[in-house]
Amino acid sequence: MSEVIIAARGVEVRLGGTPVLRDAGLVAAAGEILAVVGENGAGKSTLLRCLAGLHPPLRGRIEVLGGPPVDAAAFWKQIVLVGDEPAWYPGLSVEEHLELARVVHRGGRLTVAEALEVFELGGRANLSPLSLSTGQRQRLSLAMALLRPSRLLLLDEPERGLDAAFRERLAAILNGYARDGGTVVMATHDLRLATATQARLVTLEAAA
Ligand SMILES: Nc1ncnc2c1ncn2[C@@H]1O[C@H](COP(=O)(O)OP(=O)(O)OP(=O)(O)O)[C@@H](O)[C@H]1O
Repeated sequence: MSEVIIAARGVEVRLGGTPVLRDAGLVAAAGEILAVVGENGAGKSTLLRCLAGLHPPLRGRIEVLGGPPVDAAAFWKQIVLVGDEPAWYPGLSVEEHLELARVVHRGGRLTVAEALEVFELGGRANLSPLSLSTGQRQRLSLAMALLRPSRLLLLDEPERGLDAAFRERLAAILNGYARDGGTVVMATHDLRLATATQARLVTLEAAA
């Protein structure tokens, strides 16, 4: 049996007094891809934030990489969360953002040149991220996430803004990450992406 990377059960979250997650849970092993699905407001993003240690649940038990998730440097060395668009550094180009990620995270799964090629950003390398289209910026966010070493990817609607061809490429990229032993948990509305990655589905239902 592969190493258990996430074990979460009985997770309960209330936001502003309203129940958002009730008895939610999932288990993910090394090398697995999970797709968290459910209607708008079902609590997918909230569950990802709980797994990332950014939101402590009211009840329930969450273990990530053998311990409770904590918003701390050692934890973030192994885990990447791609959610809302990050704040881009003023004055730095696409290529420089990738270089920064590589330097800060010491080494990486991809070189900057490989990341530019895989994420089809070569022709945009010298532009500011703010000059990119929505889908190109999402590709840069994903490139920065996949370039650095990690054991767990938490992706909130990674398909956001991506065209159909790049969604296929993303499936191949995530399959490669999982083949290398990484674990992916993605909240998604794209069942084709879930199918193409042979993801195990975890369905959330709105708690309220
Ligand atoms: N600060 C808050 N106060 C009250 N309710 C909140 C707050 N933040 C989020 N919620 C509610 O929590 C619920 C879950 O939100 P969440 O973003 O986790 O859903 P989701 O499944 O990711 O939705 P989507 O598919 O639209 O991205 C929503 O009904 C939302 O309105």
